[in-house]
Amino acid sequence: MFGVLSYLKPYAKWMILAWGLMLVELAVELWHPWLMAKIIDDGILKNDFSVVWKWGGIMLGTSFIAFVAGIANSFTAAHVGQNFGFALRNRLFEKVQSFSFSNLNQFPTSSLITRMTNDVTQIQNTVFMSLRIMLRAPLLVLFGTVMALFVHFKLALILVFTIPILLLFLIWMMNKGMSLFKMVQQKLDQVNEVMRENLAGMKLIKAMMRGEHEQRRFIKANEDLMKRTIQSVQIMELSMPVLLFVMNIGIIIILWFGNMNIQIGSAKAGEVVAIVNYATRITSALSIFTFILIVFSRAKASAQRISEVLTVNIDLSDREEIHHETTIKEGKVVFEDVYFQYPNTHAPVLKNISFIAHPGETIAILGATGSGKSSLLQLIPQLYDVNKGRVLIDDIDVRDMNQEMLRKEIGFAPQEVLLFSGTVKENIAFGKEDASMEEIMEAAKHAQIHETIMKLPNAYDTMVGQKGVNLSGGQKQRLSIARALIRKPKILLLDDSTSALDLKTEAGLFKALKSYTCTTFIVTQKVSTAMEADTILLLDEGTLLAKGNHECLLERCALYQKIVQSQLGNEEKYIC
Ligand SMILES: Nc1ncnc2c1ncn2[C@@H]1O[C@H](COP(=O)(O)OP(=O)(O)OP(=O)(O)O)[C@@H](O)[C@H]1O
Repeated sequence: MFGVLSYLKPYAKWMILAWGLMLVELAVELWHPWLMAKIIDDGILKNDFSVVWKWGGIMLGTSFIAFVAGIANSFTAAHVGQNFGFALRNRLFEKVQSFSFSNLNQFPTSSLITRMTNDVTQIQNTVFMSLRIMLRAPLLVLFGTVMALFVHFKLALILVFTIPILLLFLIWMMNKGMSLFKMVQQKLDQVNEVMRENLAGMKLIKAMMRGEHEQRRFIKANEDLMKRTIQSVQIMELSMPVLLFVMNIGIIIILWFGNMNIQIGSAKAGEVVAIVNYATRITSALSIFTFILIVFSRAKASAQRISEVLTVNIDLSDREEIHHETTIKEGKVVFEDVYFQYPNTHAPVLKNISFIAHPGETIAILGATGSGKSSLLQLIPQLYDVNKGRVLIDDIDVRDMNQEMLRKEIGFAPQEVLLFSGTVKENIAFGKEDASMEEIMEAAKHAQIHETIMKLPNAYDTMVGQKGVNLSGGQKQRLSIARALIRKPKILLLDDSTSALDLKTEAGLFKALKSYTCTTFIVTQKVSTAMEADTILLLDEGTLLAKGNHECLLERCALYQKIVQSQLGNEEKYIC
């Protein structure tokens, strides 16, 4: 909780101002019952209206001061709360941006979204309340009791014995509430997760008629959330009746003893009224305190969840001691005896992989599904670290390179194409922020998508994504390739990016790629694609079964022969 609250430091002056204003309000509130006693005992009971006017006027004046201080306090608290939330959300987003893939695996996407939105809002509200009422309530309980003791010591002792009983009850409730609210946030994560999966997979769900199943899944998650929320709210709601019951008994005792003391002349009517007034104010402060505890319990659970994200160890950050500021010059890629295993898994998905890709060469990575093709590709931009061996670019270990420098020179078209909401132009320019229109069009032409774009309603200014046109799988793939090409990379990584392209388009793409002086890695399951490459890496269950060009593998590798035969038949032209 305190780690998260350190983001309040820049607003320390505002917070002090807010608390100062709150203290003005509190002082007035504590003074009023005492004034009331004076008006009753020295004014009303003695028929001295000048006393009533004097102290009544002071009460009115101080009420106005408290009113102004209250408004100023609200504005200041809102300023601090909103700015704190803004800073915390930004910091969380920045941290998530620096996450490695294994870091991302630790948190479900929906949970990260809940933490960045709902959890931050919970803490933001708590900050607002802490400046507005959180400190005020306990201070009112404390100083209200002290003032009551000053007014009439013996009668106020009843309050002194009642309040600790209530406080113990409230602390018990807070402990109980904490664990329940943590569970509520987890259930909220689950509802978000089901919702996210449902929206992302809507086409599949409709095509496979799984709507009812999804509905049931959502109802279940939603029901869990409702049950936990009811449980947590119920325990907190219990506080109010208990509080009022105990305090009302206390007030009755005060009135009873007060009456006895008035009869024997050891108390005045005004003093009894003042003590009852303090008791009522303390009860209302305690009830606010209960509400604060509810908010605080939720905020504490939220702060823990946010801290988990903020304190996570980024396992792929640049090494501090070595920083080669050099950029990739040639694009030579070497794998030296590489072993790689995903975090939290038990077996390596890549074993003993060694090869050299010379600058400008095209390397095809071929293999059955799950053989480790994408995993191999992801090691080049150091999206993951190897467990054993080395990945070298221009003879430098990627772990010794500045990640930004490394990735700046790599064009990557991932297997799952992601288009951002925006225009076609913006989506291509995502690969190079300051790209000119000529560069965008050139990349699109080379990626064989220019003509398709020109047929769209607003050509390059057509919106894509939810609010724009929907592109076909192949068109999306080509946009993604254009995005990778626009930065004229030294190393180009195409992860199954040509799977939806027809042979003619693919041939056009490969021809265009020849004008780029980059080392190109193409992950594919198609022999027709692989055979165009200078070198084919044939993967089988994470091991490099064979490497060489098409002719070489055809001659030496039985598995490759089988794949060729199954995909292309016995056509003479493929066999040397
Ligand atoms: N993030 C991950 N965490 C744990 N295991 C993973 C992860 N991604 C992939 N794997 C596992 O690693 C193995 C290799 O996966 P990879 O995606 O590299 O294969 P692939 O050859 O590219 O498959 P495909 O052709 O189907 O895309 C698979 O067994 C897969 O289950």
